[in-house]
This record gives sequence, C-alpha cells and structure tokens, in this order.
Amino acid sequence: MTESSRGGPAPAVRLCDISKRFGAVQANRSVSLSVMPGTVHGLVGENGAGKSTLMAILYGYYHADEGHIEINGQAVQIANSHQAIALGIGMVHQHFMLVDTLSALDNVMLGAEPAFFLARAKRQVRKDLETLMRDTGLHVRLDATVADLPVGELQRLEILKALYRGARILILDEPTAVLTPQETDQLFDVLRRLRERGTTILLITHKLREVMALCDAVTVMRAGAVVKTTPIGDTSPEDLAESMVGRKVNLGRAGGAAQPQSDQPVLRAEGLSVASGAGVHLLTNVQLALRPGEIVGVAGVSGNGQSELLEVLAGMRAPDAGSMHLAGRDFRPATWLDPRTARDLKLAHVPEDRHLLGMVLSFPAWETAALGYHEQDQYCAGPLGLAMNQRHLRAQTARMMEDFDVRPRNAELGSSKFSGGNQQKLILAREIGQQPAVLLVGQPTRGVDIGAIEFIHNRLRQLRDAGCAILLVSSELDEILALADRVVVMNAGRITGELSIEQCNEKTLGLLMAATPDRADTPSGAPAAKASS
Ligand SMILES: Nc1ncnc2c1ncn2[C@@H]1O[C@H](COP(=O)(O)OP(=O)(O)OP(=O)(O)O)[C@@H](O)[C@H]1O
Repeated sequence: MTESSRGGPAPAVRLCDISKRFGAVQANRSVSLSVMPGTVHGLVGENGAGKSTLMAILYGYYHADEGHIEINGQAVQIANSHQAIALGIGMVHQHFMLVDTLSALDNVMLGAEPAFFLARAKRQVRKDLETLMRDTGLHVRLDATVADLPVGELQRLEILKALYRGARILILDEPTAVLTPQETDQLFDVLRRLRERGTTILLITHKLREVMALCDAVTVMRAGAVVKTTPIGDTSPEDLAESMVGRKVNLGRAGGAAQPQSDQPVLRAEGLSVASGAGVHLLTNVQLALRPGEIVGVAGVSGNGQSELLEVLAGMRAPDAGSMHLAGRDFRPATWLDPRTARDLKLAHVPEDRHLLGMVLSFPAWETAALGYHEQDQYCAGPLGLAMNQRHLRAQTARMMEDFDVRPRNAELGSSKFSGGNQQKLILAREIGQQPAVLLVGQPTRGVDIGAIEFIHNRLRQLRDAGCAILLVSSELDEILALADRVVVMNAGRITGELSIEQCNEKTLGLLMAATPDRADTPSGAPAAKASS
C-alpha cells in the first residue's frame, strides 16, 4: 500500500477539486473527498446534489471538467469504466446492468476480457465464485436465469461481479432503495464483512439511519458542493438532515387518524384473486374498501402481492376472480377497468417502478408531465383536437415543477436527465395535479431526499384532507406509520390483518408481516388477524 507523506496509509480514493457541468447545470463544484482504505464512507444530499455524478466520474462514466483523482496515493486518469475496473473500482448502479436472459454465471463472465476467460475454464470461474460467495456471504444461484432472480439476489450478483473483477473500491448507489428490511440487514452484514477484508466502500443513500448504522464517515453534498465531511461519531441523523436541507426536517406523524368524510367507499374491491401463468396465487380473495378522506396503508414485505394489487386496482391487469365498485360503476373480470377509464373516473396511479410504468425516459419533461392525460381537452389543439397544445403543456409543466420543486426547472430536459428523486416528484406532480378522487400510490418516496419526503407527505395529507381516498403501498414502515389512518397487512397475496393507526407500531406490524398466513380465505370485511394494542 502506498504511504502518504505523513507516514500513514494513503486514502484509497482522493477526489480533488472535481467540477462537472451539464449545460446550464453545475452538477459538481470543486468537490474534494478522501476515503481511507477499509472504511465505509456515506455520501448524502438532496436530490440533484451531484452524488451520482461524482461517483460516475470516479467510475469513468463521465469526465470531470476540472480536478483530478488519486487512487491509493497515485494520480490516475479514468477515461472509461474498463480503466476504473483495472484500477480496482467497481460500481453497483441503482438500475442493475444485467442481461435478463442469461444465467447469473454468464452475467459475471460477460464483458470481461476474453483472454482472461480463455485462460480459465468456466468450471474454474464457478469454483472461484463459490469461494468468493462463501467468504463474503454473497449467495447467488449461479445457474438461475437473471429474469427469475428476486431483486436482493440481483444486487448480490452485481456486487459479486464487481468483486470477481478485482474491485477493492466498491461504489453502491442507493443499494437499499429496492430492498426489504431483511434484505437490507443481509446486505449490511456482507458490507461489514467486505470492510473487514479491506474493501473500501462508497455508499450513496437517503436513509440516514443506515448511514449511522454502517458508515465510518459521511460527506454531505448540497447544490453540487461538499457541505461537510464528518466522522460518524460526531454527527446524528438530525444534524445530517439539517446540513442536507438547510433546515430542520420533521418526518413524524402529524396528529391521529383522520376521519373519513363519508362511510360510503369510493372504491370497493371484493374477492380479488390473481394467479400467475404458472398457476402461483399472487392475490387471493382480497377485500378492500377506500373511503373519501382516508389514507389506507398497505404494509408487507415486498413481493407479497402489493404490486399485483396496485396493477389490478389501476386497471392494468384484470383479476381472475372478484369485482370492483369504483365511482358508481361495477367491474368484473371479463369487463375489467382499463387505465383510460380509470383516469376518467378520477383514479390516479403513481406506479412503484417509475422507469417502467411512470415515464418514458426519452421524452422531455413536459411530455412526461402529461403522460396518460395527454388526450384531455386542455392538452389538445387544432381543429379536431388532434395536435398537442405544446404551449399549454410547457406552461403547465413549469407550474408543476415550481409547485413540487423539481430541479432543474427545465421542461425541455429529457426525463432521463433528471435525478431519480426529481423524476419521482414530476410523476407525483402529474398525478396529484389531477385532484383525483382515488389515488393509488406505490413507494411514493423511493429514492427521494428527506426534505422532499416531508414535502410529499404533506401533499398526500392535503390531498386526503380534500377528500381523496388514498391507497399507500410502501416498503417503508416509517412512511406508513407517518401517513396512514388505517393499515392493512399483506402476506402471501392475502390481506392478513387490519389495524387502526393507534394499534400500529413497528413491532405489531413486523409480526403480522412475518407471520405465516392462515390458508383459510378471509371472510368479506373481516380481517384475518387483529393486532392487540
Ligand atoms: N446526463 C445529464 N445531462 C444533464 N443533466 C444531468 C445529467 N446527469 C445529471 N444531470 C444533472 O446534474 C445534477 C446532479 O444530478 P445527480 O444525479 O448527480 O444528483 P444526485 O445527488 O445523485 O440526486 P438523486 O439523489 O436524486 O439521485 C442534477 O441537476 C441532474 O439533473
């Protein structure tokens, strides 16, 4: 290891005065950062603060306009990710870079130097990976097709791939955003083990509790610049929040449960059942009623039917059995609701996966801001209304961006060019802006900074107070506890419990979420399990 001039080990990573501009946006301003070997360094900051850009520069994906990089005390040029890998740098992106149709093993081998693999038979690669898995705790089914692996395993595969290529410096961009609490614990065990083995880890996250639990030091960024770097022992979540946002942030609950504005549900689902093509029961006999002026939280470990429930209620998928009553109309499987009718009936939907279902990444922001509503009279122009009223659309988008603090305020910018949190705010602005009677919202604050979480929570409460019925699917128990007036628990495709918010705490919900569900169908309107308060 290279020794620094003062005799101690040189930083594994030293970024010196890095600046990067994209058009009018100064994404990084003279950023300097040192990370010691064998430590976990957190990188936090508001959406658009420049965290991902900085790490993309370290990984050779972008080139800095100014500044230089040292790895283990040596000045280096990183022109592309091949050079980064050769320098022992690995990166796991928010959106995985895997080929769905190939096996996990083939994904590890893909893209690596052919000469390297000619020299080693596939069998040897498998053996090496098995040793690596044993040493690190990164368990992956090597022969499974990537498309069949759950998200936590895909992430382990990405880390395994980076380590196999010799990464000693590992960059993780919001690794826990898509993980269940259990998967997060497993990941943290792995990261601690890697740290013990001397791996240096750079961790971008919005979850300050995770920073406190795992990191040795943390850097706060705001508007492209470093606000401060501090050892973890000298800071607290509140202190970090204030440094990030420039004010105190309150993510707690604002008062008790709201009373619905009517006992008449605006949406009532009965006996919803859905099976996969392979006959697996994804939803079984789900009963649900949403009344105006209430937020119903759906708690559950991801993958227990929440996504399918949202898809069915939003009209994206017909159930195999069951019915739904929405805004005075009845729907049955053969004539199920479709997304356009859903919008006409004032049902809005913020999907869980914003890239897949919420936006078209190649569209400019002003088109994303109207997506799904683009046939409304207000957005149409020309004699037959066949053209888009672009002037109105752009003006409307500018208003949404102002209202939801979407940064940068540039309606012409491609949707893919916004940071993840700002993409999310744009989708929420579009859906909430319709003043819906029912809002189905999945993971509303995934990848969103804490200042924006506070803002989004307040907007959802305002919408509820204005009479909207909201179904909130969230993998964050804190979010459900902060927002919901009533909570249902989903487990193995069934609603296995219903609690008033007064009955809820992390422990009761956690127990219901983890319980083995009673296989007997839950009778209509009667929850299968009630928590004792
Ligand atoms: N390819 C690009 N073209 C134009 N602007 C970009 C590009 N990539 C990033 N930006 C802009 O640079 C700024 C910093 O973005 P970056 O993704 O680094 O932020 P971040 O701190 O990682 O945010 P988040 O927490 O939301 O992921 C943002 O204003 C973003 O819109």
